[in-house]
This record gives sequence, C-alpha cells and structure tokens, in this order.
Amino acid sequence: MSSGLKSKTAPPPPPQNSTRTRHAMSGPEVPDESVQVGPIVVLLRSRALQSTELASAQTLSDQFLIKFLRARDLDVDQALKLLLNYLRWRSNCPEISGRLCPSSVLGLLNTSYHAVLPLRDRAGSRVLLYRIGQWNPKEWCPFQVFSISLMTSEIIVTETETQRRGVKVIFDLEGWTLSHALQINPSLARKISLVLSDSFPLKVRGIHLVNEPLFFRPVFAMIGPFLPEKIKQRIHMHGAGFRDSLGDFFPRSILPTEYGGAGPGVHEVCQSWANQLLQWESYLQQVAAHPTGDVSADSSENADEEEEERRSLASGVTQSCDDLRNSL
Ligand SMILES: Cc1c(C)c2c(c(C)c1O)CC[C@@](C)(CCC[C@H](C)CCC[C@H](C)CCCC(C)C)O2
Repeated sequence: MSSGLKSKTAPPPPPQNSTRTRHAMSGPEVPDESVQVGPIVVLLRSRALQSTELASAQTLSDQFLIKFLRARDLDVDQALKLLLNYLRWRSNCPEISGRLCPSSVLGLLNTSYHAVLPLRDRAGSRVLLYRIGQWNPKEWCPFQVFSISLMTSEIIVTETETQRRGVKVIFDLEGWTLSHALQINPSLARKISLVLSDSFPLKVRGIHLVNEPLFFRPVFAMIGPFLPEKIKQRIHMHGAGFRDSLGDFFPRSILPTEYGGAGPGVHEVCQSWANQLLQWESYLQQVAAHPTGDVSADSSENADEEEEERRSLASGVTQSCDDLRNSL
C-alpha cells in the first residue's frame, strides 16, 4: 500500500546519494516542477469548488492547493479529502484555529516549551521539539498549547521542502504530571489524532517520545486507537536513555546538546523559534481569518508585498539551512 503511494511521485534530489538511490528505485519519476503540477492544481481547484463546503470560496490560490497535493504525493482524490478534512477540523476547533496569535502565548514560549530545530534531518524533514513539562496547566489551557503547534505547522508548511519531506516530532515528557493528564480528555485526544493523520497538510514522518513516565500510558491509550496503523508504526518510545537512542534516528549535529547532540542548546533554539513565531504574527492572523488561504481578500498591495518579503525571508532561512546540512 505504501509503495503505491510512493510510486505516484518521486521526491526532488535528496541531500545524500544513499537516499537518492532508495527513492529512485521506489517508482517512476514525476518531477515536482510547477509545469507538471500546474494542470493538477487546476483539477484540484475545480473539484474543490464543486464541493458544497467550498462552493462559496472566493479564491483557492495555487500555493494553498499545492500544500494538499504535495502532502498526498499529487493524488487529487486524496488531496481533496485532506483539504475538506482540514477545513472541517478548523471549523470544529474554533478555540484553537480561530486565534493564531504568538504574542498571546509568549509566556509559554519563553519557558523553552517548543522549537523547530534550525536544521533538517537526513531525509529533509523538519524536526520539532515539544518539552511538555514546561507547560504549567494552571496557567495555560490545552487550546492555547495546541495553538502553538498549529501556528508552527502553518508556518513550516509554507516551505516547499517541508511540504515534500514532512516533519518528525520529539515530545519530551519529563515533568509530565497527573494535572497534565487530566487536561487530555477524549475530545482533545480525538483532535490530536485527527491532526496527526488526515486533517493537516503535513506528513508526520516520526513521533519520538522521550522521558515518558509510566502514567503517560493512559493518555497514549486514549490517542492510540484513533491513529492509523501507518502513524502508530512511526511512534518510538525512548524512555530515559534517549540521549543514546535519538542518535539512531537523527544526526547528532542537528540535536540540541541536552538531547545528546552537538547542536546549539535547547534554550537557544527555543528562543530563536519564539522570535520566528512573533515575526509571522500578521501572516498567522490572516490564516486564522481565511481558512481557504484567501489571504489577500482584505489586504492592500502593501500587505501583499509584506507577504512576499516574508516568504522570501523564510525560503532564505531554509536555503541556508539546506546549504549547511549539505556541507556536513
Ligand atoms: C499539524 C500538527 C499539529 C497541529 C500538531 C502536531 C503535529 C505533529 C502536526 O503535524 C503535534 C502536536 C499537536 C498534536 C498538538 C498537541 C497539543 C497537546 C495539548 C499537547 C499535549 C501532549 C500530548 C498529550 C502528547 C501527545 C503525544 C502523542 C502524539 C503520542 O499538534
């Protein structure tokens, strides 16, 4: 089944020769160039506008649609399903997706709760770190905590490389307490499992739990049954020995020192990602207001320029990260 998926498209030239060989053997090549993608985008747009949910959508921009196509390896049926699920998830979770405002959760970001590591892994995936124990449930409700993940996801999903190569997530559960566990009710567990499977245009390529205590198991038991087998197989439990075992999955050069790596310290990476989030604040507010990617509906030319500037800034950052990785 998974080989069927892979054969629909071949990823762009990967950073290392070994991965190139592996991908090249997995199926016929469909170069992911805009020339090739163009007609598929047109097809997805017309199919999407035929659906009742989207009949009144004003514009469905290429860059909006292409995220769903890349997340589903250019399969139009699956991309449409994902797109509709995304919109459904968003309208079912207004407490989370209606307010994408980094400055409103700055206090939590300042505890070094979360970072996107500056460098991608060997497969080109973005690596996300969540230090759940930094979340004080008396101060922050689960929706605010969840919104941080949604904001980060909306930012990184603008990167072409991330659309293709997906994400890997490290959850550090040191400091997980009963008061955390009590926040995760079945309804929230359902929201978590949906967003990990078929409701957001990011490929989840790996979930790594570190420092997970025994009493995380009931929570895991609540989320697990909702997850597709494919995702469940990508969950790795590292326990307390994570400093050794994370190195089996990630190059040490990209991991923070606290996680057995040689990269920058965890506080540094968290602070720098918090700054990134703040810079994207106005973009995120537009995303919150326009679920169908209709970001220019009420914005001036000036806003378009800002958007363009942000985009090239982001791709510049990505580019320099890629260069660095290739030189490692
Ligand atoms: C698009 C996208 C979103 C939106 C996302 C995540 C990922 C990988 C995504 O691709 C991971 C984190 C999550 C699901 C938000 C979680 C927020 C809650 C409140 C954190 C509590 C800690 C969880 C009990 C740990 C869950 C571990 C399981 C996934 C095994 O949000």
